[in-house]
Amino acid sequence: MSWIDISRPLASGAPTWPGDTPFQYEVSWPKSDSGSVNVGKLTMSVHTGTHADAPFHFADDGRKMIDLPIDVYIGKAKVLHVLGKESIGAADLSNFDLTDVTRLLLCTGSWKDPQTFPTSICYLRPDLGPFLSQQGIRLIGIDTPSIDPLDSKELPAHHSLHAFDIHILEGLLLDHVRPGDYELVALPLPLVEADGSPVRAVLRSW
Ligand SMILES: N[C@@H](CC(=O)c1ccccc1NC=O)C(=O)O
Ligand SMILES: [Zn+2]
Ligand SMILES: [Zn+2]
Repeated sequence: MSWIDISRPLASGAPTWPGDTPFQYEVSWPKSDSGSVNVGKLTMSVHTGTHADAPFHFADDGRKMIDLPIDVYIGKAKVLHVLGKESIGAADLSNFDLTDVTRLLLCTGSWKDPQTFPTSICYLRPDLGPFLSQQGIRLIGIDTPSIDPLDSKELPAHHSLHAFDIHILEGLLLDHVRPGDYELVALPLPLVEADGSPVRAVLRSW
């Protein structure tokens, strides 16, 4: 199989933002009761695991998940490894050739233990909005639960990218992916009211 899964598994105990809704799947209507089928029920935060943010997450008048274009989440993407940094800004990416890159996935390696929510992560600096937009980038993906510091209330990176209409994927798994060019598929669900959505994110060599 040529597709590489870069999605975090969703199961009981999946790491969530402190205080946020725990992930739960249950068979709410078992075959023994319905007579024909098991029927499951999901309870989760849309910011658990590998997910897309909608602007409504950080702006009350922002677009919801269903309002976002789907073409952004499918197509050629470049994976970069930018390891060992406290944060990543324009200066950290200036040595990479981003010609013709519209989707950029950053492996920071800073979410060390996939079983637990991290206490500190590599975050993005807000000068990336104008810089990435200048390069023609429409989607940024990262292997951490947020592109901003975990204790940030202002969410400067979210707002900066949003100002340049750059879409956000978070919680990717990229440790097992070599840097290079890939085809990405990471479609959000058509959630009409939601501020985000889980995605199944996969890559194959370009
Ligand atoms: N900005 C993060 C999520 C986030 O900040 C968050 C998610 C769930 C519950 C609380 C959150 N932030 C609290 O300050 C994200 O984009 O996924
Ligand atoms: Zn999110
Ligand atoms: Zn986010």
